[in-house]
Amino acid sequence: MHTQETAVRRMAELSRILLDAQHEYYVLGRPSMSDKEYDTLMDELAALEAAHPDVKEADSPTQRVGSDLTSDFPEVRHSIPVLSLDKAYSAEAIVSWMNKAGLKADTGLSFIVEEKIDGVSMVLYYEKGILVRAVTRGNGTVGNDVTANIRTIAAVPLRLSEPLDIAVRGEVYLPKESFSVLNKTMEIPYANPRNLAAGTIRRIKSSETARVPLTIFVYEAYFAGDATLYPNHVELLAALVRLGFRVNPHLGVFASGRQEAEALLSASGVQGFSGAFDDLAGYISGVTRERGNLPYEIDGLVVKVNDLALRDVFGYTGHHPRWAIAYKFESPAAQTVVQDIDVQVGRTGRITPMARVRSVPIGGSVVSNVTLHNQDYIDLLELAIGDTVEVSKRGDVIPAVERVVEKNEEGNTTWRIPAICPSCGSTLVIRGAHTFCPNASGCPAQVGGRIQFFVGKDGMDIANFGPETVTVLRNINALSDIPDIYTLDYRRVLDGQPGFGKKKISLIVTGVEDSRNRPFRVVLSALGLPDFGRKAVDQLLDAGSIRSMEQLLHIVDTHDMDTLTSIPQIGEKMAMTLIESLSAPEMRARIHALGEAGLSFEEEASQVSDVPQIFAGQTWCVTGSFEHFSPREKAMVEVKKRGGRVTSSVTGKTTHLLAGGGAGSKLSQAQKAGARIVSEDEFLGMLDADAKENIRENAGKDANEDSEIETQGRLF
Ligand SMILES: NC(=O)c1ccc[n+]([C@@H]2O[C@H](COP(=O)([O-])OP(=O)(O)OC[C@H]3O[C@@H](n4cnc5c(N)ncnc54)[C@H](O)[C@@H]3O)[C@@H](O)[C@H]2O)c1
Ligand SMILES: [Zn+2]
Repeated sequence: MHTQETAVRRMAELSRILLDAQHEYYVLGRPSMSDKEYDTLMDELAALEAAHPDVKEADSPTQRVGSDLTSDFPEVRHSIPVLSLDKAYSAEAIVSWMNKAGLKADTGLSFIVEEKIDGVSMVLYYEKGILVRAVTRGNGTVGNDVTANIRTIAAVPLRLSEPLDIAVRGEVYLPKESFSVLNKTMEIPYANPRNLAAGTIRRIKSSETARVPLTIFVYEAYFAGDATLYPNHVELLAALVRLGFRVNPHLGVFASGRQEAEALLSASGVQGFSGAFDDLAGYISGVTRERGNLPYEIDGLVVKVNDLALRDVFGYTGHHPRWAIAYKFESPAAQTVVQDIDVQVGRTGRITPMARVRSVPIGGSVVSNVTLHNQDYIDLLELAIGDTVEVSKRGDVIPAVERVVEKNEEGNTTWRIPAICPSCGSTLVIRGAHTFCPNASGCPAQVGGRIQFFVGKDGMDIANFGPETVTVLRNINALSDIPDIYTLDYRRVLDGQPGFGKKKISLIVTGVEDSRNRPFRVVLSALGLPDFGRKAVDQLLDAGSIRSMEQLLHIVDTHDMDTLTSIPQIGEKMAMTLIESLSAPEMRARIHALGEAGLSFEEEASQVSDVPQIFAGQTWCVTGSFEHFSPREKAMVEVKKRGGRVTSSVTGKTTHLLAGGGAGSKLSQAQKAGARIVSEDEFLGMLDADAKENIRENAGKDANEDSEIETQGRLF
């Protein structure tokens, strides 16, 4: 038992630790303790406060939602309290909460079950239908104004379909796939998508936020003046969809009978699962089981009273509404010991430090290797061999070392990447945040990795040419680079190799022969160019301005950044990486040899669009705002589909300027450059009749949105 004095001291200490932890978790996205530890300390504080109610501070962390406030952004008062959620850790606890809630309400009650998106809480304020402010949860009363950053999120409507005054709550998150891709490029990678999203929202430069493909699901709204506009949550969600918001379609509605629940759903027009109360436990276990397959992370489910008028009857605490409860999944994390750290040499020469940990089951699989990304990440963790660490694996995201729990006792200091390549002995070099082996052509690990990638599933997918075949061929010095695959006499070199019978060898030969017919885009992605995996190669070729290896290499040799960056999704950095990697002499030699081997270096006709190429040879620039093309990228797509090039600025090469409302300096530049100025109506006339119909139909509600945005400084 604590004396009053030690209790007061401990309570003050706990408050300070918890407030620091909140800053690290909510603001920096780099937690210093696990959620479990945080919750344990919070429970300890709550217990002390219960035992010493007279010294309990009114502003104790137990009484408020965790603060995400930072001095980097202005503070704004919320017009509604922005709270956290009460928590339960089992389906039984949820059912018993529902039963208790049922007692408080005598009418036929219904409940909503939503996914609890593991992202960053955000409130969007609209005035007369225009987004005026995006504010973090803050301490529930006051939040940080992060409007400029939130505006960069495509899924956040800047103007609603109706001129309403409304506050909308949602969760900003980063899809798992985007996280995996993006985190590789981070100077200091983050342990999970939530942390990366939290860090991104608080970037000082919005242009940096814009580079992260954040998105949002909204789930609550408060209409100024009229709180009884909608009878229940499903109707409210339906209204949010109509207004232009992104609402999570994974929704469950539960009522005393299944028909009743179904009726609620169908009246609203919202999609979802409907069930009787008895179906709830099954629903919860189903979602829990399947959550790894979702494209985003959820850390639980939220059960809410459906009837909006009833919510006021239930009321609120300073921390959470009494009409909702979160079912929190157990977070898939475990502690283990780092037994060793070594490095992998990738096919691009990039060095990735790997922690070899004592095998431990986490989230349904056994983890024994964990990536440590780069030296900065290791430095941030201050990680040494022998340390006890917490490893997490949320969703199907790769396992991550979250932090060091206990330092080793052997006196090992923070681990450092070695100075030389373990595969070839070259002195390693540092480029940006990563370390590389510079010996691209001679490093066995790089050559082997490149060949493995080329023949593998993400490359040419050559049947019967697995990693062992590559290893054997490398060991007998038969395979020194990719093109050898197409010149080798397999029957001769593999003859007598253990495990390679006549049948197997002839299957390899057939596999190699078949692969000669792979489409150009497969060949290009099999080369393993940095940043250009299958998806990026598709984007590169789908734009239509590049149809062959010859065209691509010409662009590379002339450093034609304009053509590359005018392709949607391809930014300056990617364009530069592409030019650099395709300029390397050994890459060129490889490409040349593959051409000699007869691989396909041209897009097939069937992959080229059948839209008449009426803009072929022309260079367009698009400026201003449009009635039928909003955002104006839609107009750019139409130009490209028809063979035209699109550039972001007017140059001597510009042949056409598509000028919409509010066109500025580009207009006079284009006139000077002698480019033809095309109005929106003229442009529509140029597009063929079918396409025009489509565009007119789809223009829909966001038609006039851009004029507003343009005047707010989004001109080029
Ligand atoms: N490790 C640390 O240092 C540290 C620090 C602070 C907080 N935490 C963790 O965070 C927890 C408390 O955090 P919290 O209050 O931000 O979040 P919470 O996990 O208690 O959940 C409440 C939040 O869920 C979100 N949410 C997602 N989908 C929703 C939906 N459909 N409907 C309603 N809300 C939805 C909302 O933003 C809401 O504010 C702690 O228990 C702890 O696990 C950890
Ligand atoms: Zn090397």
